[in-house]
Amino acid sequence: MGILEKISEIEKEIARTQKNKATEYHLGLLKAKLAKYRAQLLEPSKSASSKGEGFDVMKSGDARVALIGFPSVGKSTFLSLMTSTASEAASYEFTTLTCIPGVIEYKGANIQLLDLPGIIEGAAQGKGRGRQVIAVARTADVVIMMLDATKGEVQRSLLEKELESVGIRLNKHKPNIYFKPKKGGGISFNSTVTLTQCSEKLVQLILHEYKIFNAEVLFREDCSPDEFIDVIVGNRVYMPCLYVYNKIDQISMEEVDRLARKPNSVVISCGMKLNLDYLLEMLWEYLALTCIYTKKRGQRPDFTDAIILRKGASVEHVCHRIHRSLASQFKVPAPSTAHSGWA
Ligand SMILES: Nc1nc2c(ncn2[C@@H]2O[C@H](COP(=O)(O)OP(=O)(O)OP(=O)(O)O)[C@@H](O)[C@H]2O)c(=O)[nH]1
Ligand SMILES: [K+]
Ligand SMILES: [Mg+2]
Repeated sequence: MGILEKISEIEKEIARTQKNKATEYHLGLLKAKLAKYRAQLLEPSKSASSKGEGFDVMKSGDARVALIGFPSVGKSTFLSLMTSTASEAASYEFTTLTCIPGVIEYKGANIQLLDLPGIIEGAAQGKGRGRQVIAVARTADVVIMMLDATKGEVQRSLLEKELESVGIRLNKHKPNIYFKPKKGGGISFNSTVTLTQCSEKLVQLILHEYKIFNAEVLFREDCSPDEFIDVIVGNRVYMPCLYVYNKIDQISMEEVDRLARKPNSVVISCGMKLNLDYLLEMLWEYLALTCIYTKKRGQRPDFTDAIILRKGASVEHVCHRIHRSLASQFKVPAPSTAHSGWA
């Protein structure tokens, strides 16, 4: 039996045990056991069996959004509000121990929303269930970083650091640098713009550090050394992130106003259901999904049934979604990029 199963067994037993003088000892023992298993699950090392347990959620729908945040900021409360899935919420930390998926239906799209355990400083090194949480975050199309509006900004920078350290880049685009390792010929360096942060010399030094002695490098953008390193190392993920400050019912209007003005930020209260519509609008924008409505000749389009596409999708993608063989029946090949109005 896995740890999660053991936990759920004990929780069930506690629930069905009547609370009275006679069961006091038994309940106490169950609670102690429960605490022990929970601690084991949140412990990094030994319990190898709990490695990915509870995190293997299938991707489904048109896009995936992961809820990342410290414990007890309101992630589960949010999931239960926005989807038909109920995720347990409580005032103690690490209420949520696994990945819990729900679906937001918006503009005809199904957006998979993932509730996750809280993460804490050191998550990337495996503290709490940090590693598993971060692994799920990597698979998302957008991260919602949920923050407690009553706590300081430090939580935001700590979380950013955790995600940074495992190669997740938030609200940044992939550096526009062409980089191709070669078999020989040394390092050829070029740039199409004036560089203020990197030079040919620095690029060479960095490449040597990575034991690369033959490569073609072309900067098409004034990138920093860190950005160049990201390109060499590869496997970085560039992801939009929406900072969501929850529990604004607990702070002053001035404070709400200050937080709301921060870039990429939305203020909400799950408790009082404040500003949730606006958050959905923002989320939609960050997901950059497009609805395409099909219509029959001479008829009005059916606005209840959209084809949902990602930014940059081509006409061929649309055809494929209607029928697999449609694109090949075109007299002229379908244009490879979509009409500019789509993307
Ligand atoms: N005042 C206030 N409390 C809230 C709000 N949203 C959630 N809470 C409370 O915050 C506590 C934690 O909520 P959860 O949803 O369990 O938080 P979580 O982020 O899922 O926590 P973990 O699963 O432990 O990481 C609960 O007691 C909620 O009732 C809000 O908008 N305002
Ligand atoms: K909690
Ligand atoms: Mg939770």
